[in-house]
Formats: sequence, structure tokens, C-alpha cells
Amino acid sequence: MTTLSASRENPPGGNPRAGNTAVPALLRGGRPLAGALLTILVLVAPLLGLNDYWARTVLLVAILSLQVSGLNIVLGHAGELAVGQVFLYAVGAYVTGYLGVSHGITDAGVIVVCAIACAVVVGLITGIPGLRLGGWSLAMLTFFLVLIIPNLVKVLESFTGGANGLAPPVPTLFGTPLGRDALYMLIVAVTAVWFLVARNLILSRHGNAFLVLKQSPVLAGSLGVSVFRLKLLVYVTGAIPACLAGVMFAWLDGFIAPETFTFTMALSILAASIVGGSTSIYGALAGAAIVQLGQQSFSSFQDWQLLIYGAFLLVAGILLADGLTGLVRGRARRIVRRFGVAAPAGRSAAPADAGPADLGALPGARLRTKALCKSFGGNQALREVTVEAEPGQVTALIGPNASGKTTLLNLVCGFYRPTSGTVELGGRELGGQRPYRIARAGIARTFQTPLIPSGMTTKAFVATGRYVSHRVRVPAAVLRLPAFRRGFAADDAEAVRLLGLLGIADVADREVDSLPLGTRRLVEVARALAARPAVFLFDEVGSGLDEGDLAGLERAIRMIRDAGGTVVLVEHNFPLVLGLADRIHVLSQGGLLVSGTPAEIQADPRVLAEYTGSNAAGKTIGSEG
Ligand SMILES: Nc1ncnc2c1ncn2[C@@H]1O[C@H](COP(=O)(O)OP(=O)(O)OP(=O)(O)O)[C@@H](O)[C@H]1O
Repeated sequence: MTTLSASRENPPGGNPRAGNTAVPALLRGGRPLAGALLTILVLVAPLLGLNDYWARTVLLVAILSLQVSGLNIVLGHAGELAVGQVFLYAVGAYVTGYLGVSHGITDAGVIVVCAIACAVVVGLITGIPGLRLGGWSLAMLTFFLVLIIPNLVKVLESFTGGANGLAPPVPTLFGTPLGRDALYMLIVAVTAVWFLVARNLILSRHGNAFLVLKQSPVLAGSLGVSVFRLKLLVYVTGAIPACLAGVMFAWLDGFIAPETFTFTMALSILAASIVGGSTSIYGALAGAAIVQLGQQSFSSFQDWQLLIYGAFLLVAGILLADGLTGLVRGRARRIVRRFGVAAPAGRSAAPADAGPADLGALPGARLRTKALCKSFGGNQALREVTVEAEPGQVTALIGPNASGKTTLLNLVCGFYRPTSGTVELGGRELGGQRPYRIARAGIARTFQTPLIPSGMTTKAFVATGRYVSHRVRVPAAVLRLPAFRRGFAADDAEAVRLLGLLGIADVADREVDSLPLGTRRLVEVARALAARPAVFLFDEVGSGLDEGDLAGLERAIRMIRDAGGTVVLVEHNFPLVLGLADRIHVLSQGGLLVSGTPAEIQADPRVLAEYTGSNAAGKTIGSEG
């Protein structure tokens, strides 16, 4: 096995998503030493003679980058459009002003803690309805939040000072008022700490779960992840830096007025996110620097800013899909490929002697559908289907196109609700449960079109199968506690081991979305295996696989069966089905045509007639070529 060497390549605390080259790892935040050196340099810059103008510019970039970082987490990493950073920025600023002016609280530590608490509360209050309603609701709601800032400031005049604004007192640290240099260092330090937190979160299994969510909430649900809770976690996390930015701004300017928090600011945050690269951790800094310097460099910028941002968003959206960092990363990859530093792309053979012992016992359970029906409007996709799949067996579900096979899997997984009928797992009815609960009950699946996120290595994707079953809490990931390190090492080792059992250990460090279709299907099998479920639903997992891949797949399915797992195989590849299945159910036009052993099904003229539409006496399935 290659687990030890793999762990050395990406040690815990390093970059679990590192690609197969050093350069992309650097651009993704995989080199903390470089970040630490840069931070120290910026931190001590005033002592090296940084003048007031540039010191203020650095702080404005830091403040904008915090807001952009919040947007990047929500939009770039998790795919949720939420444009309310300006609202949270205003909350942070007014909390600072209110605590200072009304209560005389100036301690920087206390204010930061209060601002984080407010970010969480506001995030929950606005996020829960926005996310519950689904669709564009969150985008609309957060857009609305930005628009109502002036009205809210007016209504809450006794707290906000209304149109007259608020002038928060100079912040203090341990009772000492902060002078120019000390305030500069504090703002840079808070920004640096936030980026460290963001990096640790993104480069953890939680960050990988965000990417899964971005790719497909269906995939996230099938991994046992509560999509709503994960979206809420992402949204609240993104609220924190925006609120902190407001605190920093209040300290820097010493005056807060409603005119600061405009829709144009929301556009500038979006522009900085796009130009820096919304999927990059440090792209927020690059994007903020470009937008801030652009604003300062052109005296007439204020008059033209809406037009400029509009044109900029249009052009950057078309030309810079992943921002400047994406551009640089792409170039770096090309250079690395050209000079042959990339990991080899060859295929390793699955160990020929691999068996169920390598997998360990699986907790198989009987899956049973009872008179299951599903209608889509007038289209009855499934009619009274009663089938069973036993542990330690491969149960195949075959039938011509549109006969209802995938619909049945979707009903079992909870993606569709049955019109009538029930699904039982181990004698317990699953009816009406959400997909993530069904996944947690022990059902894992692959998809007809593999759902593969971008931006992570194959082994990291396989390890997402363990996200729920082997929990590591967010604080442990952010603080890189031993629980995170142990979890990461175990995830890594198990993912590489499972890929090895399927004969594709060599792709463990490749970017998973760069793999060919056949390999993706095998990777999905490994991901399902990582969850160690009772039931495996494989939806056309053999299609598009070459001979080598098919052999690996067959061996894996036999291993799962022999280890006690319940396998349901939806497949058009008859030789594969006949070779693997213990029992076959044939669906036709949404109904169950016949069930039997492979020999019985092969000999049944009704089955051949169903496939060929002809009178098939004397022929058998699989013999017709
Ligand atoms: N979400 C949906 N909305 C409307 N109709 C649907 C939906 N999902 C499936 N159907 C319909 O249900 C029927 C069965 O489709 P299903 O995908 O289950 O067939 P299948 O046997 O898996 O086909 P294939 O082998 O081509 O994948 C089809 O008529 C299909 O159009």
C-alpha cells in the first residue's frame, strides 16, 4: 500500500487538496511559511518607514479583503450567491460605534468578540429563512439587506446616530489606547489571523464538503450531509470576516455614517472577488488590492464607479473565470506539465490477491421496496414495484431505457417521494426521510453521470464518503488540533487504500475532475466504499469503462458482496450483470416484468422480447451479440 508515502507528500496541516505539483499547492495556501513571512513584513512595515498614505492603503486593502474573503467562502467555495457582506460590514461598524459611544467599551478584544457574536446571530436570522426558501431567495434577501441599510440606520437612530453618524472612541488594548502604528498592526494581525482561519477551514474536510455542496446538493445529501445545515455553516462563516471588516473600518476612520454602506460597495466586493479568483483563499487579497488601488489611482473614479464596476464585472466574468489566481495557477500547471514534473498518469493494477478481508466486514442489510409507485404528472414512471436486495448478494435491476430503474434508486435515496408504496432497510421503513438521513441510515450510491467536484484531489474526494461517519469538528479543523490531524491521516490512508483496491491508486493525487469518465466511475465506487454503508446502489457504474477498469470494478463488487454488503446494480452491460448478479429484477415501462437468477432471466423470452421488441423464442440475452 502507498499510504505512508502519500501521507508524507501531504502531511496533516499541509494542503489536503494539493494537486500533483508544488506550484498549485503554493497558490492554494499550501505554504504557510510564505504567508507567515509576508504577514510579518507587512506587520512591521511602519517600523521600516511606511508613510501614512501607504499605511492607510494597506489597511483599506486588508478591510476590503476581509469582506471579499467572506464572499469567496460563500460563493466561490460553496456556490451560494449571497451579496450581504456590506450589511454585515455595517453591523460590525455600528456595533463598534455603539459599544464605544453608549457604553464606553473600547477594548479591542471585547469588541471583536461582540462583533463575531453579532455576525453569527445576524447570519442565523437572515440565513435560516433565505436558505429554507431555497432557489434565489438568499441572493434576493441579502440584496434587500444592503438596500435597507439607510432605513434601518434611521429607524434605529438611538443606537446608530442616524444621519449624524457615530464617532467611536480610539480602541484600547489592555487599557492602553492604540496609537497609529499599534492600530495598524492590530488591523493587519486580525486580517492575518482571519486568513489563517479561512485557510485551515478551506483546506480541511469541511472545505471539501463545501466543494461537494457547490458541485451538487444532491451529491452532498447522498453523502449524509445535511445540505441546509452545511449551507448555514458556510453563510454564517462568511458573515464573520465581513463583520470584522466593519469593526476595523470604524477604528480606522473613527466615524461611521450610513453613506459608507452602499450598493456600490457590494459591487466593488464582487469585482474584487472575481478579479482575485473566488475559489482561491488568498485571491481575496489580490482582488482587494487591485480594486482598492484602482479606486485610489483615478481621481474621477467616484463619478464613474458604477459604470466601471458594471463593465469590469462583464469583462472579468467572461475572461477570468477563476480570477487572476486561477490564471496564474493555470499557467503554472501548464509549465509544470511541459517540464514533466507532474505525477505519472499511468494505471496501477489492482492487487490480484485483494479480497473481502482487505475490505473488512460490511454491515449489509436487506433492502425492500413494497408496491412502490411514482408519477410525474401524467407519466407513471414506476408502478407497484416490489423488489428485494439481500446482504451478501448482488441484485441487478435491468430494463430498457426509461423503464424506471433510476427512478427506483432515487426513491430509495429519498430524492423523490413515492406516490405510494414503501421502502424498508433492515425491516425499518425509510418513508419520507430526507436524503441525508437515508444516507446516514446506511445507503450509499453512485450516479449515472458521475457527480465530481472540481478543485480537489481524488483521494480528498474519496474521503468525503467519511465526512459524516468520521466526524471532525470545525474548531478542531480551524485550530489544527490532534483530532483533525488524526482524522486527516486516517482519511488519507483509507482513501488511498480503497483506490488501491480498485486498481487506481495512481490517481490519488490527481485533480479528480481531470480524470476520464471510466476512472470517475471507479472513484465514485471508492467514495461509496469509504462511507462503509450497508447498501450500495450502483447506477450504470460499468458504462464507459475499458477492460482494465471493468476488471477492477468486478473485483470490487465481488469484494463488497463477499464482505457482507448489499449491492444493487443498475446496468445495461449484460455480460457484467450475468457474471455478477445473484438475482435479477427486470423492469419494463415502470412495472416489474420478471425476477429470477441470471440463468432464468437469460432464458426468459419475455425479457429478450422486451429488449428487442421481437418474438424471441429460442434466443437468450447476452447471446445476441
Ligand atoms: N424528474 C423527473 N421528472 C419527470 N419525469 C421523470 C423524472 N425522472 C424520471 N422521469 C421519467 O420517468 C421515466 C423513467 O425514467 P428513469 O430515468 O427512471 O428510467 P431508466 O430506466 O433509469 O432509464 P435509463 O436506462 O435510460 O437511465 C422516464 O419516462 C422519465 O422521463
